[in-house]
Amino acid sequence: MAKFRDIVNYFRPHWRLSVFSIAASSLYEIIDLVVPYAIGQILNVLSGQPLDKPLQGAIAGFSNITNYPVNKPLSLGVLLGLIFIVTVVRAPTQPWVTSWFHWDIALRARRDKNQTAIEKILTLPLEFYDENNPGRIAGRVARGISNHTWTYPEIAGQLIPKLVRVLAIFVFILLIEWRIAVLYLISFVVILSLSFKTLKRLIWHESRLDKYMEDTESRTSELITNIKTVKAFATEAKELKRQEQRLERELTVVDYRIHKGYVKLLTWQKAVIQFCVFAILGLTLAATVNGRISIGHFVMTLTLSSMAYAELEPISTLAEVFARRYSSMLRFHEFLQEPIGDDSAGLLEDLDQTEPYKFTGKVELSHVNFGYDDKRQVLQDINLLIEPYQTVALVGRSGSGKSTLVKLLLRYFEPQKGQILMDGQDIRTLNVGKYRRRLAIVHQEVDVFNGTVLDNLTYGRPNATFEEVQEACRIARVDEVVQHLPQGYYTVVGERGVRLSGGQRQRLGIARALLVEPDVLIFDEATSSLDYESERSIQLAMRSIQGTCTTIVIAHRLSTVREADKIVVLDQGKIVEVGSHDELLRHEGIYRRLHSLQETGELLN
Ligand SMILES: Nc1ncnc2c1ncn2[C@@H]1O[C@H](COP(=O)(O)OP(=O)(O)OP(=O)(O)O)[C@@H](O)[C@H]1O
Repeated sequence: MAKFRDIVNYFRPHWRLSVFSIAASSLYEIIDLVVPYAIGQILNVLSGQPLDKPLQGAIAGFSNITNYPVNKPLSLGVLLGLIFIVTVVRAPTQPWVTSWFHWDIALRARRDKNQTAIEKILTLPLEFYDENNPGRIAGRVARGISNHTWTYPEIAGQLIPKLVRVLAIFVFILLIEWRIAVLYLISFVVILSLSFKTLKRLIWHESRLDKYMEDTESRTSELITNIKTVKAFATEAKELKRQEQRLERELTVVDYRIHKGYVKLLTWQKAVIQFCVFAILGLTLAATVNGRISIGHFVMTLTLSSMAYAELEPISTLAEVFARRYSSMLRFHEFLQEPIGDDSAGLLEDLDQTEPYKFTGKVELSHVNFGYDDKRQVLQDINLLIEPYQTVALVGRSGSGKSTLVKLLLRYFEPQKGQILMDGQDIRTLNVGKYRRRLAIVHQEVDVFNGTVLDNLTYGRPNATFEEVQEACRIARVDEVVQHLPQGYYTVVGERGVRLSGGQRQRLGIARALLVEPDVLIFDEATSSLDYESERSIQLAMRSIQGTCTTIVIAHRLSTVREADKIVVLDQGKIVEVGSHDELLRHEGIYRRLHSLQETGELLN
């Protein structure tokens, strides 16, 4: 659970500068009070009343230095000089000593935390992405960081210095007349504590609103990702209505609960403040009439207390803005606190500086059990030995656990029981990044990054030579695709470039995988979305790879796996058959049934 402390810690690396700039801003707020004080003293000079003792001392000192007699003009001159320093001389220095640092800290923290968020995104386990869609994650990060950035200068540069000013005014008034100071203190404590109570309730509504907003954003992002399905089913109106309902729900909370709450808060605050100003006026007037304070102190007390009460509104607005942002800032910290896998930290090491692993490609799964949750075992007691350079096919009905087995091999998840060995070493004991670099996978859906074809091909091995790229492209038949692209290998593809077809992307994925010269190459239904001709060419590519590294092929189309050294049939998370194509056909089992179904198109039970 994220806490207020996490928001403070966000700026911790800059604490020295932060303390300095907050202290400087607060000092400027106090220095400002010299003006009404000096005006009060000018009134005393003009009305023939004595100046305050410290000021009398200062004027006498000044008279000694300048040899100028202590009289009205000297006193007025010193007071005017004081006002000049506080207003005219101070003005150009303030922005540099205060605003500059407040924004400097906020902007540096933004850069650092963006980096932390990216590190988090790169190291979070896959399960997190199964449960949270990109819109939700991106929204949470963007809103969290921008709210921290805006909040810091407001709190450090305004809220805290303003509170210090209010406190300083209290001290000034206390020195003049304690009875007025007591009324002043009570009114502030009452107003601030009641406001705080209301804000706490509003923060609760804000956190509800934040959750609702995330839901809306998440759905909008899904709509963008799945727009083809939305269009195909013509559900635009339905989706719009659903989003309208969500937006309406947000409006109800933000308008009737939150906004109305703030307006109510302001209403009673204003009423109480005006009442207090009036009470202070009465008390100060009484003190002046009774001769307890001078005219100068009368004017000064009224001016200072009005200044303090005038600060209550901006203080309240700043607190309100902070409250509005509070829950989204906490949600950002909750995101940063999401647990990463035990081994994920190693993923950010610069692996290019370390000696890479090299395996023969012997893979052994021993009594492996796995479930995504406690309720259901997806893989049960899997025992499988894959010898170096063998080609092994994983087949079975949909949902039988083929992809899960590969995910365990890639260490996206860890088995709850049993172990997976690579060349006899438990893969959990290996550096995860270095280990994964020796494996390559071609998914059914190949990700294409925005960039040139060449950038995409060399994604896993940026220093590959052009000849190596061409060779991989020849094997994967990408060369045929590249020939027809306007700038060949330098054609921009992806988001802002040429759109590649599913089959073209798959070939690109295969060439990309081949380029890293993996010890274990995995095809996850890599040929399933290809036309017959492309499938044949991929099969030929696979045949030419066969024997050069350990190859694991997940396939629905059994024609792709005919030539595998070993076919492993999975059913409901268990290995039920193992053998070559011919051996399995001789056996009256699932493989034979699947095979005859695909050959004849007949449905067998
Ligand atoms: N991230 C996940 N969280 C929870 N359950 C999952 C997850 N991924 C897969 N499953 C479940 O695990 C079981 C095995 O899924 P898996 O994807 O491994 O099967 P498969 O044999 O590869 O299926 P297909 O051939 O359809 O791709 C399925 O019942 C599926 O619902």
